[in-house]
Amino acid sequence: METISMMGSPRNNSKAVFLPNGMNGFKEISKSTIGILGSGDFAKCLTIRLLKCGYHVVVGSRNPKRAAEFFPHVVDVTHHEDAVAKSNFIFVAIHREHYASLWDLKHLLVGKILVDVSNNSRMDQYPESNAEYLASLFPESIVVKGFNVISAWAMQSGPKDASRQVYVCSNSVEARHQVLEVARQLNFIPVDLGTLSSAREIESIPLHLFTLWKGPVLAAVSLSILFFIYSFIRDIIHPYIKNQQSDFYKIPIEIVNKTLPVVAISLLSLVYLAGLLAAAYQIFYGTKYRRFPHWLEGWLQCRKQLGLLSFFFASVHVVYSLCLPMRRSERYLFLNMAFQQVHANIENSWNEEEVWRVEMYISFGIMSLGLLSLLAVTSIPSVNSALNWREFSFIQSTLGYVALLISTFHVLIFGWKRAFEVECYKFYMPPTFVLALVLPVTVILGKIFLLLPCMNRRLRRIRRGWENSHCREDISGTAAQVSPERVTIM
Ligand SMILES: NC(=O)C1=CN([C@@H]2O[C@H](COP(=O)(O)OP(=O)(O)OC[C@H]3O[C@@H](n4cnc5c(N)ncnc54)[C@H](OP(=O)(O)O)[C@@H]3O)[C@@H](O)[C@H]2O)C=CC1
Ligand SMILES: [Cu+2]
Repeated sequence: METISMMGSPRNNSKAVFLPNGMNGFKEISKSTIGILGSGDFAKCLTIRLLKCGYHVVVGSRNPKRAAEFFPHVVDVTHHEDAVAKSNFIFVAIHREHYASLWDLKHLLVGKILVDVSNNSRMDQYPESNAEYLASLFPESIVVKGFNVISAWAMQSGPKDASRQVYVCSNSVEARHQVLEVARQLNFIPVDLGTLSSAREIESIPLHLFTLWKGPVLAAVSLSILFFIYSFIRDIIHPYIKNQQSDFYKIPIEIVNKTLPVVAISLLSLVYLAGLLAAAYQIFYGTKYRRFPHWLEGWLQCRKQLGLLSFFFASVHVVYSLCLPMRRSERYLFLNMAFQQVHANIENSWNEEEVWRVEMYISFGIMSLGLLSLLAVTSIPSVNSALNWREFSFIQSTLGYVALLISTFHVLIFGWKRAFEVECYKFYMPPTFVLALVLPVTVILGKIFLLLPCMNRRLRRIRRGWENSHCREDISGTAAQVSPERVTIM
């Protein structure tokens, strides 16, 4: 079966034999023939998948002779009328703009299932969804929306290494179930989205471009720029102006490596700050049946992305830190220091306090990276689904806070000595690590506040719906609201 290749494989090259793979269970469709209108990329790839899964396929084309060249020989490539007559289950694999050209087939399509797989090139391109448009053209057929989120490539390569969910909707429950079953047989994960009014939503899915990533990426980029400029001014420009000391060599590694952990810890704090704000909101209004403001809802929904970005920044910080001793500047500084020590006749420069500080600093750094990796791994859907709700919440919430606490110690230990060095400019430009601690310390204090017995009890009552449940009227769709209890970075 693996010899079947797609996208322009000429008919004669296809020596594969297509055998029904002994499918159990769903007899109705596996025995019948599936029709496909159109012979483009999607039609070809869909045909291959259907054949691999044991279906018989008939393809309808305006020019069957030419189209047949591109399909395996077992496929019946014929005229539209013929294809429609041979099948009760038809994929419409042509673009919406050409739907009207199927008008002549109207009488042949009565009572048949038409699966609309089409996509648009931009959001809100047409007043109604493509599926609803198709249904309006053929009111006596049963239109089902589905498979549009699967690219031709994913259809061909199989769901192993591509996205697996197929969203399906239709006004006919029966037809919907048949399409769900075909999706299942093709090894996809069907998701039933109800009536045809969901078609618009399904059609918008492939048009999203990193929707949930925009905010977190913007936050990460802004924080990076902010902290980079700050460290640059403070650690390079200021000494240069004040003492004519040229430290510009620090820009590529030291300043970057100062920015990375600050951004990582700030992003991790933002993950948990959203949950805290949601809790504060609920406590303030005394109910969970009240919608969060839009900005908070958006923030809650992109916590996984914030967490993953934090993990990314922390990992890059680790690589940078490991490479610090490789620098030439480091070697010169080391040699100079050794020389000065010899010059000053100091035999042993061991500083117990310094030693402990750095040992602790590195240890906390490794621990926080370990915990962040754990949070990132458990956010992978396949790992995530192997955990029950309590395990998931323990890792994402409890261990997440532990990770934040340990990273805070890591940053604090790194800078605590400098915190006591008093120089006048340090009052109006505190060291970068002090700014790095603003968000995590706020979050940790906020969490401690919520853990106070009186607050904790109040929040629990609210979340169980015991308090002010008369406010239920103003929820309208609270189910869609992200539970702030689910403090996740997945
Ligand atoms: N390609 C992809 O990755 C995906 C595509 N889709 C959807 O699948 C549908 C087909 O896409 P794709 O295969 O890529 O498109 P193609 O342009 O490759 O193929 C479209 C097919 O439609 C038929 N066609 C073209 N013009 C007309 C017309 N005027 N009247 C009737 N039939 C016509 C042609 O078949 P013939 O000449 O044999 O009649 C043509 O092969 C689209 O709605 C698309 O949005 C959905 C998900 C992914
Ligand atoms: Cu560090």
